[in-house]
Amino acid sequence: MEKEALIIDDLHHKYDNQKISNWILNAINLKIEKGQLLGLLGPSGCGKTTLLRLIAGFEYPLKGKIILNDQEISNKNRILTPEKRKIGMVFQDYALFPHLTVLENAMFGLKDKKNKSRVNFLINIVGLDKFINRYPHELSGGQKQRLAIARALAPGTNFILLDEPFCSLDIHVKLKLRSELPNILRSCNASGLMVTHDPEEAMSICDKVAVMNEGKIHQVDSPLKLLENPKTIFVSSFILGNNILNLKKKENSFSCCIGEINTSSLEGKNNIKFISIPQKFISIKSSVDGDAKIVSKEFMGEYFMYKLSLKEETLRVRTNINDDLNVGDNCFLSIDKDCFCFLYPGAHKIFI
Ligand SMILES: Nc1ncnc2c1ncn2[C@@H]1O[C@H](COP(=O)(O)OP(=O)(O)OP(=O)(O)O)[C@@H](O)[C@H]1O
Repeated sequence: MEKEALIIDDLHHKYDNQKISNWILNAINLKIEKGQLLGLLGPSGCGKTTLLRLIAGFEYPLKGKIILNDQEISNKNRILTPEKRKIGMVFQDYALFPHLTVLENAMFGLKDKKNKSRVNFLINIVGLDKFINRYPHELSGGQKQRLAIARALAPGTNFILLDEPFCSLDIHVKLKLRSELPNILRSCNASGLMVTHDPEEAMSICDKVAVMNEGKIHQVDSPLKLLENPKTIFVSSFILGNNILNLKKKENSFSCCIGEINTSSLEGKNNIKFISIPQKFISIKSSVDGDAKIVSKEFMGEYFMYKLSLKEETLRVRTNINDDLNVGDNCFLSIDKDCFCFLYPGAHKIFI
């Protein structure tokens, strides 16, 4: 028996009516270990929902295969229809049956309606045991989503797909429910794949995160490894919000718009083109002579986030709330000492 719940192998997809030659999904390879939650993270239109639809069986790949619990369920010859896949689905709009009670909704997918023990177990786990006779319109948003999760797992399913499950919830409910999700899955030995476009959401609860853009997977790693080694410029900017700046080689040193980059670890490397600097490692000093200009400013509660222009490049910098500058102000920027940056291509981590 494999340790993986789901294996996606060289998956390619294009919609039939698609005139452009580009693949919507291009050579996707993914593995989800049993008991793990994988976050599928990427911007709008990158192909997340399409991949979910292929796993669920609503679409079939033009090339490649999908294996669930050691059984090949999809390839270009189709194989299994959605209802035979034993995959639970959780959507952002809950998709509950309005005319059924909590208990009836949770029991919906059960073949043997007499075998209520797993349903009762799940209703307890998601905290709805006091509400079994209520109808969906009598539940809060968070309770509805808890019910949708219980219903997805009730028929003995040990793999669920979650499509932006916390999107419609207010921030407090969202934070509570998302911290509960890994425990709910663990308590029923289930694995899952959760689609999100929110890096914080994926990084905070998933065992691993797959970062996707334009139909391709850029990196699959634990949240910590993504932070420590973002392998592509896209991962560095989209996931971590780092500043990506042009890098020029001058004899034996490198420089970007902020100044010289002091590193000896890259001697002999000529192909490095970009530096990725975390927002928090750039300092701002207000000065009328400054070569950088503040373009916009956002108050983020614990810090200010500034967008700045400097020598035709745009940067994002966060400062503590005592450094209160205004849009239009000039300033100097510097890279903090003892910080780390990444150089691309190659994802070289350097300490400054
Ligand atoms: N039925 C379809 N026919 C043709 N093209 C489609 C179809 N569904 C999606 N697409 C296209 O496929 C690409 C990927 O769409 P998909 O819905 O998978 O993206 P997504 O990452 O889930 O985006 P979002 O986060 O906005 O939901 C998009 O360019 C979209 O326009």
